[in-house]
Amino acid sequence: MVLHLTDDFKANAADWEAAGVKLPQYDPAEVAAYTAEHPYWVHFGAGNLFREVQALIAQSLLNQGLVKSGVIVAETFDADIIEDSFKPYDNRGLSVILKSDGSIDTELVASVAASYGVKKHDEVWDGLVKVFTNPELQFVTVTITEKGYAIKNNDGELLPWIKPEVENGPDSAVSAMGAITALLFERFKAGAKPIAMVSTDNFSQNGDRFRSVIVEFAELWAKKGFVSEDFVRYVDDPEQVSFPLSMIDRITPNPAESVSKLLAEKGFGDNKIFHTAKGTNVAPFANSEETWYLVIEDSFPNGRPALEKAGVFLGDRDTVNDSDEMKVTTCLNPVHTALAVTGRLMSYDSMSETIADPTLKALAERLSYKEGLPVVTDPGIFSPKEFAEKVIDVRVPNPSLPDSPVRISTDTSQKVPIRFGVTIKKYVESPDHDVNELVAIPLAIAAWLRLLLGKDGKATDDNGNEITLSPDPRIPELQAALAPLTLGGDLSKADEVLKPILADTTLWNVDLTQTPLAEKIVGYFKELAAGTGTLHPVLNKELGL
Ligand SMILES: NC(=O)c1ccc[n+]([C@@H]2O[C@H](COP(=O)([O-])OP(=O)(O)OC[C@H]3O[C@@H](n4cnc5c(N)ncnc54)[C@H](O)[C@@H]3O)[C@@H](O)[C@H]2O)c1
Ligand SMILES: O=P(O)(O)OC[C@@H](O)[C@@H](O)[C@H](O)[C@H](O)CO
Repeated sequence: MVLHLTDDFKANAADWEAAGVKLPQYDPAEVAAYTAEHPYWVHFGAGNLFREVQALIAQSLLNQGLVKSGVIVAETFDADIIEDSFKPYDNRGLSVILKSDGSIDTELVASVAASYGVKKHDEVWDGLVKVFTNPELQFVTVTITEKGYAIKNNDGELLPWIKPEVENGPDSAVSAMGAITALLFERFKAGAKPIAMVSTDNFSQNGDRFRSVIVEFAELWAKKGFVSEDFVRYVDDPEQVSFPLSMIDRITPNPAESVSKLLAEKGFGDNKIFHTAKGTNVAPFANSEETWYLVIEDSFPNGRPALEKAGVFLGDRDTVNDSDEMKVTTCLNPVHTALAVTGRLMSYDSMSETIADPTLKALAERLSYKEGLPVVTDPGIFSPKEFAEKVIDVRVPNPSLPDSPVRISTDTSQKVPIRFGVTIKKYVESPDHDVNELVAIPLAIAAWLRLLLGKDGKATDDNGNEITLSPDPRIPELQAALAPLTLGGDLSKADEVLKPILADTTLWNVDLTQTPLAEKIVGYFKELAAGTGTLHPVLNKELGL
């Protein structure tokens, strides 16, 4: 028998259980009906992480009878995600957890009570307005990638798709930041009930940045007379609209063909992977690892369910900030980025291959243990050392996890300020640490710059083969800046060409040319760019292998 997500799973529970799938302990139709009148949670960004963290937390709360409503998901950037992978499956999904011992856990997730793909202000938008004007709505979570929060370019000008929204007011807003500000305006007009807006994207002080962008949007509209100053005060008042900090962690690769095949073999019919026109890879299933953490600053002015009973850590601001800095700037994401850029140079297909390479593993170990850990604050709820060891010894090497350097090196330019810049800044500012001690971080930066050599988004790997770089909004600009330098060509101008890039504080958080790192990076870059087959010798030499 072929199993489908839209099945009456209670009626054929035996078949689902025979396939080893854990089932919801509630009635999804009842939950959807109740949620329509009593929404408490909206999530923006219907990507893969949502299915493996937020939707599972919502399911756990429902299973335990702690709530009667489900989570509502909204998508502003890529409404096709909703049309392709939510609507046809009654918003249900299959969570596939690929454990490092090779075993697999599957769970049918039916906690998404409604889904909204926003394209314009039509009936879909009206549906979201109804949710946002409901006084019972307690909080919003967001996973829209780092670039989803940008409203201005590096020169401080409004982005081309944001400008018309600023000019035309809340009724025209469909970008993530514009739409969220407009929905908060609807809530304000409907009685200004409180709400928590929780960014669960991977960057330091995510809540603070989220607040500043929403407040800026509100101010821009206030200047043009679309909204009142009272609205600006509402979004800027943490007692009314809070923007808690958070740390989220679960390595969740794009849905993999291998997993789709495996599900088909197990008799699961809904295993199609969609590659949307906007480049999101989604499916009615998601694949992830066993380990996960969600830590949120406990600041929910309209209340919250017992999230801690579904595995969420709630803490004070410092605990959350320290947890996030530990993960995003030291123990996980910098290691990921260093392995991904060097892994792309080696054309490794999977992340487990990168860390199986002793040279790349040594780079990861030095980066995490020797360079990151000494400047990280212990959050108290995890041991940074144990966290780092688990990343390097268990999580990245997990051979079952179909994660790739291609995914992780997406948007590297948006990530390096956080993944490397924060640690660099700490070394620069600390009287107890010497920035000259850094080797792995400048090596990873030099490797990334070497990877970018090429044009039109193409590059050459360390074996001499042409590769297509992962999408990144700054690739055209960076490749153009690097154009005078070619792999194996004349590198005498490397210093002059790299200097403006290394001085760019939007990339590194600090002006690297004011530190000894610039010279180090230029030196490593020249060795790496001298030809093909350089990555291992250069890394081995610098890492003392
Ligand atoms: N996947 C993971 O392992 C993981 C783990 C921890 C945190 N995160 C965080 O979650 C984010 C999303 O990860 P994912 O696995 O869901 O990715 P995904 O590729 O599956 O989905 C990306 C989501 O972001 C939205 N998006 C992309 N660009 C946008 C833009 N410019 N404006 C607004 N929305 C935009 C997409 O529409 C989609 O909803 C990551 O960028 C990261 O910050 C991911
Ligand atoms: O999700 P991104 O694009 O910010 O970064 C890619 C990965 O490093 C990231 O998704 C990790 O898998 C994640 O941070 C693990 O919790």
